[in-house]
Amino acid sequence: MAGTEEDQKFCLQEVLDTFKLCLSENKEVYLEHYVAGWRGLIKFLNSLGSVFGFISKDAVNKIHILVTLLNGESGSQYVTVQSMVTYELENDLVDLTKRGSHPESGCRTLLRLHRALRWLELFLERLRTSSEEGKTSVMCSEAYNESLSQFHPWVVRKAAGMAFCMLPGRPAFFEVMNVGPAEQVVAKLGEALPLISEVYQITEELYTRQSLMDLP
Ligand SMILES: CCCCCCCC/C=C\CCCCCCCC(=O)N[C@@H](COP(=O)(O)O)[C@H](O)/C=C/CCCCCCCCCCCCC
Repeated sequence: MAGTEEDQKFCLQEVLDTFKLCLSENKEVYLEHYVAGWRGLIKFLNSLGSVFGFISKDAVNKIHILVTLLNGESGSQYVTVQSMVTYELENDLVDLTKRGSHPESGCRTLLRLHRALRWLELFLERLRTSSEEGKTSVMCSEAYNESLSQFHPWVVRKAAGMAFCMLPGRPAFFEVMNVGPAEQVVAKLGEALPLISEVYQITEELYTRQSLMDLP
């Protein structure tokens, strides 16, 4: 009997497939697939144990906000990240300089995941090019320090740093990815990274153009 989504094992191939679906022909980012990509990644995070629970909880909350917008009465405006940005800006639905009446806008929520996507890109690139003895905790904290950490207060940085120390070694990490031997994992990461990178770049350019990079 098939289990629930939470019971299913993480599979890197599935995340790869989801990120492939993210981009439309004219390079718009589909919110539905973007969110599905994160859901897959959270499955991986949950399999690492409860020490990562506070990270997973925050990511799940953000996904929940976006899914609620997607399924809401203005859902058709949230099909792509581009249409979401246009809709929310034209209708004054974004707190641009300080938190106010729109603390859960799609734009600010997606920005948090977008910043985390940069961490993921840096981390996966380190994993892909690491040796068998490479320490995932070091790769993870280097990637974090180069990206997400600048947006987090001291207490979050400290808690994240402690959680990273609990990461399993590279072989166990690769095992959880569920795509076969290490060489295949490395090849799959090589396929996934350009897709993640492109989604990141397109969002980054859009947010920069619209001056949305510092949403409170
Ligand atoms: C291909 C498979 C291998 C890699 C699998 C990676 C799986 C990662 C899955 C999820 C990553 C979590 C994404 C976290 C989003 C964080 C968003 C954020 O920055 N939130 C903060 C700001 O939000 P607001 O307060 O402004 O609403 C919030 O304060 C954060 C709280 C929680 C701490 C976030 C620490 C992030 C560390 C990211 C590294 C995750 C380590 C995973 C280890 C594999």
